[in-house]
Amino acid sequence: MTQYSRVSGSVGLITLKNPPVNQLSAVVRHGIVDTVQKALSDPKVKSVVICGQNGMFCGGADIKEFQTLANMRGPPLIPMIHSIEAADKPVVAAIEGGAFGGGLELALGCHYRIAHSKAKVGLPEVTLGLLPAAGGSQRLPRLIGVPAALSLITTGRHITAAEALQLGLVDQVADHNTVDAAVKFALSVAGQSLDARRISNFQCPPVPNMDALFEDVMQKVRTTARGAIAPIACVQAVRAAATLPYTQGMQREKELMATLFTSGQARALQYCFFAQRVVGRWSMPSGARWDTSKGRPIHKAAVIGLGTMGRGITVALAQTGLSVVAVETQEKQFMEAKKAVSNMLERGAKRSGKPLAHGKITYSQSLQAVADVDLVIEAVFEDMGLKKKVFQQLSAVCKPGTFLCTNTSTLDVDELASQTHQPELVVGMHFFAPAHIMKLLEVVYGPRSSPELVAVVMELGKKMGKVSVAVGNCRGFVGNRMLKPYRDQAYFLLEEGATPQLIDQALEEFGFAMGAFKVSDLSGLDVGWKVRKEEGLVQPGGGSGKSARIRNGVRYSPLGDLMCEQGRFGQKTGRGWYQYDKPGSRDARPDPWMHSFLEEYRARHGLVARRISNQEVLERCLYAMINEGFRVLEDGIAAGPEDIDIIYVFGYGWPRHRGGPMFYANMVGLEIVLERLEHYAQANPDMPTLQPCSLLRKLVASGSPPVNKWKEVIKNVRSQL
Ligand SMILES: CC(C)(COP(=O)(O)OP(=O)(O)OC[C@H]1O[C@@H](n2cnc3c(N)ncnc32)[C@H](O)[C@@H]1OP(=O)(O)O)[C@@H](O)C(=O)NCCC(=O)NCCSC(=O)/C=C/CCCCCCCCCCCCC(=O)O
Repeated sequence: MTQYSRVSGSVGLITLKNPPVNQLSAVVRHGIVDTVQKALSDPKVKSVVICGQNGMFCGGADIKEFQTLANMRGPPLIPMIHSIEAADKPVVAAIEGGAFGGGLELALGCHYRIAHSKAKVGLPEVTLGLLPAAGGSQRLPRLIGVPAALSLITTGRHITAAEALQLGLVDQVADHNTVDAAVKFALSVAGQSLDARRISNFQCPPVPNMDALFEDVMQKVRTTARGAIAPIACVQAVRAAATLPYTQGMQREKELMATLFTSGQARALQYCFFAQRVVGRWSMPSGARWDTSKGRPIHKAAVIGLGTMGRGITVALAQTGLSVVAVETQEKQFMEAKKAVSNMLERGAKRSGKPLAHGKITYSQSLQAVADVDLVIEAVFEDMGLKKKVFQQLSAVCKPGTFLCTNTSTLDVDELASQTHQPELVVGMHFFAPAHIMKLLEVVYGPRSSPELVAVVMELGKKMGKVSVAVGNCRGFVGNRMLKPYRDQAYFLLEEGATPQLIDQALEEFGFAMGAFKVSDLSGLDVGWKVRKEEGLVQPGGGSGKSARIRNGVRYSPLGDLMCEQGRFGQKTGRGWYQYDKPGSRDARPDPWMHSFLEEYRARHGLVARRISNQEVLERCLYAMINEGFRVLEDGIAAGPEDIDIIYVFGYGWPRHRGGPMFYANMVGLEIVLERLEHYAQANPDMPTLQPCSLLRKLVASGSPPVNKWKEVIKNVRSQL
């Protein structure tokens, strides 16, 4: 909807009204076309202001309309914006809240832009697998220059009004009522010539060494895009702006958009946009939900244990403005942590331009210091015995009603809850390292966890800038549980003839930030080794005979254990699945030692190496992971496929342009995933993780519905269990 009125005698005021973000749905575009026409034909109107209701200018095109071309009805954006630019009365955009994508393109078609000091602007189309194809890729470089436009368009980042003013993207910044300021401004420019205000008439400001600049940017974009096509199209579109007349540039923008618009990557990225919002609307198997469960305010929090994770969590909490009590009982670690936290806060303040959060932290070496806090996050070493002791102490020390959270990546949250007087006030908070940077937070509830606590922790996660996903309690929760079969398959493929670099290359070409073996070197092989030893899986020397590669009747690869026995713990020791210049170095190089190690291993176990294709790597690793994802859904550990996908995109380096593992399965075709799993399960009867999950079979039998319809099938499956 669009509302029109005449204000201050001669200003036509057009207000976009389309909650929640005044997105440019067909009805809004109709409204703009009609009201602009009305204002231009009214002789009493000398100038026009366009604004949005509820403190938001415009969130851009309606992304929901992009699902199919058939949805794209109503007046198209490009001619609508052209007619505004061509108007013979000045049109001023009054930007409150934000102007994004098509919203900013609309503002760029106006002759002047006035933004509120708290407003943000940006062209985030690239994050949706698109480019700013309503003239944005052609107008922005003409207005602010090629380098700045490339930076905004290829990253999609939102910038502040102050930065926009500095770039010349907006003409004025208002501290108070932006619409009033815009109306005043519109009155002042009424009747003035508009020749110099129509951006499409501008030449791009000249850039020295333009070819070199574009080559350089293209190179960088190709490296960071990890296979995403939209950033590359964005560079090509800006290049057209820099080298072609406007009309030809627009034609190029259109052609490039046509290649993106119906692509699988655009589908995947737009799915991620909505999935991220779906996971915020959490629910628990008990029926408790985000909209019916109320949290309570947290004023003071505590972190127990100031190792790597505890330090990051302390920083993340302090940056939200909370008072934090940071506790570490070991003297040496205590002193080191204080310094490290202070450095991290300083770096954070520099990065964000926000004030330092130092004063908000008090340090203590005694657990008694947490007696009056509202919420505790325990982050001691990943050891059940130790954590149990801490929880018993916390239960005795803390005031009644204190929320107790454990930062754990695999341990049983219910077992820890049972150590306390109020088990309903215990949840897991699975942070990812570095905890003050990584966006993902798994919030792990048990059958007794109170919805109030889940609401509190989900909200706290949001304040810390995390994407929080509520999940049930099981070994490894969602992320690490699904990672296990993926890693296992990578090990089995090594035994069968692959190399770490072959497997990693296939996964990186798929789009992962790092392959399975590089990740293992980064996080340290000794971490998993310790867990496997505790579980009684490790046999010194890898064991011998038939039992060496079987545990509890299931295929097991002792390769990781053998590596650890040789002191090859990964980056920290300078040797792992790869070799490094020195301990701590990150530059992974293939190690010829690995070749003889694997040959010897295969010979010892009577294995004959065969050629492994990239396709087999992807199918075995990814489908095993996806199959576990179906089990996670069947068990009710994740509320829906969106939760799994967001966990993988934000926590595990899954390429966003492939939408997450469950979305990817749907893109490949569930019947194909099922058929390939059946094939591999038949060839490897000792790998039960390859046996297709019954939910996958049910979905295929139900005609492979789209991801957003899976919940209905899942509900049926769960009710039959
Ligand atoms: C920053 C925000 C705007 C606000 O953030 P916040 O306050 O935190 O709120 P959210 O929770 O994010 O959102 C609130 C709800 O609003 C929904 N929402 C938000 N934005 C949109 C939107 N743009 N469309 C629809 N819905 C939107 C959101 O889902 C929430 O809903 P719910 O509560 O969960 O139900 C933040 O929301 C944000 O960042 N939004 C996205 C901004 C953005 O990315 N904008 C760009 C959109 S794309 C665009 O504008 C493109 C323009 C160019 C179009 C050119 C068209 C040409 C078509 C050519 C086709 C060629 C094909 C040829 C083929 C052939 O011919 O063969």
